[in-house]
Amino acid sequence: MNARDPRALDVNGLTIRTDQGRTLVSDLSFSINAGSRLGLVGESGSGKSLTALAVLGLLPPGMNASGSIVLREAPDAPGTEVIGATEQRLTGLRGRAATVVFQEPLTALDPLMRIGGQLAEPLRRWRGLRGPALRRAVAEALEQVRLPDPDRITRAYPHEISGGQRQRVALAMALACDPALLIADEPTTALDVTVQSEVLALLDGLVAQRGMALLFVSHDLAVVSSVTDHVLVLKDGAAVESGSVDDIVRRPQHPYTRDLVDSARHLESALERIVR
Ligand SMILES: Nc1ncnc2c1ncn2[C@@H]1O[C@H](COP(=O)(O)OP(=O)(O)OP(=O)(O)O)[C@@H](O)[C@H]1O
Repeated sequence: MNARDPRALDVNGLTIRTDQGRTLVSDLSFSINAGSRLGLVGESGSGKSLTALAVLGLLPPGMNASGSIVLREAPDAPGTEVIGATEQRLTGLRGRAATVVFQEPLTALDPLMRIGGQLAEPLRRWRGLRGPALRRAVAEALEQVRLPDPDRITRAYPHEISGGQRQRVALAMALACDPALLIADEPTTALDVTVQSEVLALLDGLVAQRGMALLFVSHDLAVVSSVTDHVLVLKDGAAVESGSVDDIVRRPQHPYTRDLVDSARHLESALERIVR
């Protein structure tokens, strides 16, 4: 029997370097409890995506991670160290312990395969479903992300549905294995503003309903604040500040965080002007 540990993710002293010795992420530490939500925020190039990829053991070739990243499928499951894990071990972890939704859902979808077939894949692999039970689970997965006309979507190819619908399909695929941790890397940045808020509300509701941990990556503090309860601010690959959303937004300590807060406010007031 393992001791219960509430942390779905524990990152300690994470450092990411290129093979040429350039440090891209430096000595980063954070943890996310089961059912909690952390926003990773910073401007372009601050190291958010690399951090997210490192958590899944998906760093691009030519980069290596040091420090420690421990994923835990459930509070009473043993933690697994990602850094240095074999590809076989990582394949077992991805999906169940953590999954990811990227900015561009086309990266997650096969252009030559119908949506239904793609969605069936994780359900078959992780939940062992076949035949009518599998078809039912595909329809339920689409209903859960509130896609209208699931019959049409099941038969469609990715290019035949809208960007917002593709992102909902990508979310359904990520959730199919019932992960302990969902990583969302700029999941709504490519969508227009109305669709963006619909997908954010959907993500928010599904994470709450399933008690999942969420690591939400974005350059936009306004978006991060709408779905997370804690924020870690990254600059040039290092943490500059962390705290509750309330503290970060109302009482930012670091000048860089203040700039992020200001630009989020500018964005909000600009949007309000456009809506009026
Ligand atoms: N494959 C790569 N090879 C070399 N350097 C890279 C690679 N990917 C990212 N970098 C560098 O690592 C740093 C962090 O990149 P990262 O993509 O994590 O930033 P980010 O905060 O997610 O920004 P964005 O929102 O623009 O994706 C940047 O300086 C970037 O140029």
